[in-house]
Parts: sequence; structure tokens; C-alpha cells
Amino acid sequence: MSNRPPPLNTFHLIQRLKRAPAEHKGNAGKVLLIGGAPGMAGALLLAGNASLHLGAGWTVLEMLDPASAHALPDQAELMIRLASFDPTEQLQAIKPDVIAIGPGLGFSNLAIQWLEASLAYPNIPLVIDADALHLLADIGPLMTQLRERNARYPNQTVLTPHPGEAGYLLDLSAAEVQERRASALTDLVKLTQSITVLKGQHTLIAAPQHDMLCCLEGNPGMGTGGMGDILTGSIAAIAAQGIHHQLNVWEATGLAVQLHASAADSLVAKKIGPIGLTPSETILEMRNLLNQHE
Ligand SMILES: NC(=O)C1=CN([C@@H]2O[C@H](COP(=O)(O)OP(=O)(O)OC[C@H]3O[C@@H](n4cnc5c(N)ncnc54)[C@H](O)[C@@H]3O)[C@@H](O)[C@H]2O)[C@@H](O)CC1
Ligand SMILES: Nc1ncnc2c1ncn2[C@@H]1O[C@H](COP(=O)(O)OP(=O)(O)O)[C@@H](O)[C@H]1O
Repeated sequence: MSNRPPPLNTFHLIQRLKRAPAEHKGNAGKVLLIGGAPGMAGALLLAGNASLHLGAGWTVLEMLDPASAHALPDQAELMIRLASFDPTEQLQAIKPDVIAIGPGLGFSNLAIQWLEASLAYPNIPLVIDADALHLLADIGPLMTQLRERNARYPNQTVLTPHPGEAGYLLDLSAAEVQERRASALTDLVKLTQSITVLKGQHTLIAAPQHDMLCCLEGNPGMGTGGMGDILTGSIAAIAAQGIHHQLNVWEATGLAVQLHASAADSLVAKKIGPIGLTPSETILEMRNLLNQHE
């Protein structure tokens, strides 16, 4: 207990996101989210909804599932495209300010090509989650590409493993990660050279250039499928606004983690959860907190 890292304390950063009267969507940034293979479109839609409600100027989804890419979205603000077989060309056409890849991505050749192209896309914040973390663990050249990206553009890439994904990267079980969360995170940072968020009760974040911090907020109501997907979209949206609002990727990541957990606590305090708390409700409460502190 006494060895717990210092607490995450980020809400003072919200002031920096305050919008000047003449600001426009270009100042809030363009987030590109990649994933949503057949059967898992919901994961990408949740990440997209989080990005939209946390303030990104544009949210574009590259959806791998053709049926979902062509369906009319509930949220018309989302720009949904069918992920093409030429990711490099597509990225050059979209010119994103931030990329997030992984929610519902799956493990197809197309998924691998999109991860390769995202890792190769230069010098913008990149968030890597869920199935993209499995691909990094499984395919050596992708891990090499990640390390090279971090050597070239430090502090731009964020990994968000839950204990299962952390274990997969480290060749441990989820239970073994949980037994030594702090040292597992240190190992992940060494392995990947990335800003890394080890999710679960008392989420930990660390980076090659930053000491470890611990999020004291959050509750077991967050144990609902999709809760991690909304964190991914939130980190991307805050990082995108950070580009014009002097918030670096480490700060954006910490703020998103704390907002996410605090929003869940705030909903539980209102008796909306812990039982049945949904990621969609949590997105709206994160937006409330962001605007309350602005
Ligand atoms: N609506 C949707 O379409 C959803 C799709 N999802 C996608 O489904 C795919 C599989 O992801 P999942 O994460 O569900 O499944 P995984 O098989 O990757 O991980 C689940 C396992 O991780 C371990 N684990 C996770 N959190 C833990 C914790 N806090 N403590 C201890 N162990 C823990 C457990 O062993 C658990 O069985 C991903 O692509 C994901 O994005 C999920 O995000 C859920 C929602
Ligand atoms: N008991 C808990 N206490 C605090 N936070 C939790 C708890 N259980 C889950 N969470 C949080 O909920 C989120 C779950 O993410 P993840 O497992 O990736 O979900 P999914 O893959 O379904 O989107 C993480 O941010 C994690 O920290």
C-alpha cells in the first residue's frame, strides 16, 4: 500500500481546453479511429461516440465490417468509411491529427495492414488498444516498428492494455499481471517504449520519460464490455484538442483516464450503477465533468 505510485491529479489541465470565441473544428482536431470488424462494430462506434462527445473537431471511423460501414449510424455526426485495402493511401487522404486503432479490429490481414500503416504514419498521437495489442505481441516486425516510431517520435504513442492484454504482451497470465501490476507496467514500458496505461482497478500509467501514476477513482460498475473502448476514443479526442491547446499526449492520456473513472464514480453516486452502468452513459458524464471544470 505504501508503495503505491502518486495519484493522478489532472483536472487543472481542463482549463487549457477552454475554447476561444473564434475557434473552429480545425482547432479541435481530426480523430481517425480504426476497428469494428464483423461482430464488433459496436466497439468502434463506442470509441467514436466518446471521441465526438469529448470534443474532437471531426471523428472519422474506418470500419472493417462492410455491413456496419454502410448502415446509417445512430450518431449522424460520425463519418463512417469502409476500411479500404490501401490504408497508407487512405491515411494520406484523410490527414488525421490523431489515430486510434484496435477496438473490435480483429486479426485479419486487413487489420494487420491498417496497424502497419498507422505505425508508419509520422509524428502524430497514436493510441493502440484491444486487438491491435494482440497483433503487436504476435507479429515481431510490428513491435519493432512500434519501438522505431517511439525512438523517432517520443511521447506520441499510447498503449491501453487491460490485464489480459498486458499478460499477452508479457507472456504472463492476467492473474500474474494483477499480482505485480506496477512491475508489469514497468516491463511493458521497457518492452514497448510507449506511454502505457495498465487498466483495471487503480489504473496505472507510465512512460519512458514519466514516472508512474495511479488513478484512485473508478469502481467495479466499469466492468462492462465497451468501457475500455470509450477510454480509447476519449484519449484520442483530448489529444486532438491538445495539439492547439498545449496539452501533450502524456497529459491528455492522464486526463482521459481520470475523467473516465471519475465519471463512473459520479454516476454511481447518483445511483446510476454500479449495476448496469453503461459505457454510453459514462461518455455523457465525462462530457459533463469536462464542461463543469472548464
Ligand atoms: N460492443 C462491442 O463490439 C465490443 C467489442 N469488444 C471487442 O472485443 C474484442 C475482445 O476484447 P475483450 O477485452 O472483451 O476480450 P479479451 O479476450 O481481449 O480480454 C478479456 C480477458 O482479459 C482479462 N481481463 C480484462 N480485464 C481484466 C481485469 N480488470 N482484471 C483481470 N483480468 C482482466 C480477463 O482474463 C478476461 O477474460 C476487442 O476487439 C474489443 O475491442 C469489447 O470492447 C466489448 C464491446
Ligand atoms: N473494478 C474496477 N475498478 C476500476 N476500474 C475498472 C474496474 N473494472 C474495470 N475498470 C475499468 O473499465 C475499463 C475496462 O476496459 P476494457 O477491459 O478494455 O473494456 P472493453 O475491452 O470491454 O472495452 C478500464 O478503463 C478499467 O480500468
